[in-house]
Amino acid sequence: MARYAQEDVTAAEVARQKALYGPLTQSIRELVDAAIRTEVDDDTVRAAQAEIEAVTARLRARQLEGSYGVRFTPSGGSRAWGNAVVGTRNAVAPPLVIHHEESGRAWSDFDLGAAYEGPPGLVHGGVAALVLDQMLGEAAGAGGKPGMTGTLTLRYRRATPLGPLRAEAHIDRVEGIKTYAVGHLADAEGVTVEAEGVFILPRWARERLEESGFPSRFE
Ligand SMILES: CCCCCCCC/C=C\CCCCCCCC(=O)SCCNC(=O)CCNC(=O)[C@H](O)C(C)(C)COP(=O)(O)OP(=O)(O)OC[C@H]1O[C@@H](n2cnc3c(N)ncnc32)[C@H](O)[C@@H]1OP(=O)(O)O
Repeated sequence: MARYAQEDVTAAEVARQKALYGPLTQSIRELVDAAIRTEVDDDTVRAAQAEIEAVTARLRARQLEGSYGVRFTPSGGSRAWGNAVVGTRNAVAPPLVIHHEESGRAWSDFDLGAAYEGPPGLVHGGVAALVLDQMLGEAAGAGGKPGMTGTLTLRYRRATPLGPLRAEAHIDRVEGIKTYAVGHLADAEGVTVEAEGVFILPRWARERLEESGFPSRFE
């Protein structure tokens, strides 16, 4: 089963893989968008399907047994390349490039296209929750106290349009193993969704991190 794993990999190898898989993932994102919006004729759709299935079979020739997991590198970074929000190798992820400050502030500028639609032309409420869960979680982690989402509360103040968006989060307060974070999603006109959440370092992680220290840098 995929887990948190320590991986013996050089920074150059991480960079090589990022240069290889990043563009592959971006091509798949474009495929998803093209499939939603294409208006070509039926035969072209069927031919495209056959080509896509052939490509999928090629990639499946050698696979991981489960999901990607989170891999820590010797330099103290971590790779969450399968992550649904930030994963370098996950075409479902928009992806968000999240910037962190040690104070526990995190922010990201990103673009959500047709694949993230809920109401017409608007971001799906669950996608807004997905993004804000990650943002608040990363703010908690950047402040040195990572955790699993215990409770996440959202207030959808007004509809979020598809297109360029910004998400921000920061730590509100820390109470022992619980970090309370707040944040929002915004378009050019201002805040659309507000969020607050509590992130709790699970018991198993408390024991493990006490021994090894926690890597907060992402590669
Ligand atoms: C995490 C490991 C760190 C490794 C490194 C990470 C690298 C990346 C770093 C950074 C980026 C992170 C980005 C992530 C963003 C996305 C996050 C997600 O989507 S997470 C998936 C969705 N969430 C779940 O699936 C949780 C499922 N629930 C649980 O696992 C447990 O219930 C959990 C962890 C919440 C608590 O587990 P317990 O084993 O520690 O439980 P007990 O000891 O009973 O509780 C501890 C304290 O927490 C309180 N507590 C528990 N749940 C609470 C809640 N919902 N609200 C408030 N307090 C709660 C309890 O009352 C207790 O408090 P008292 O010590 O008595 O004061």
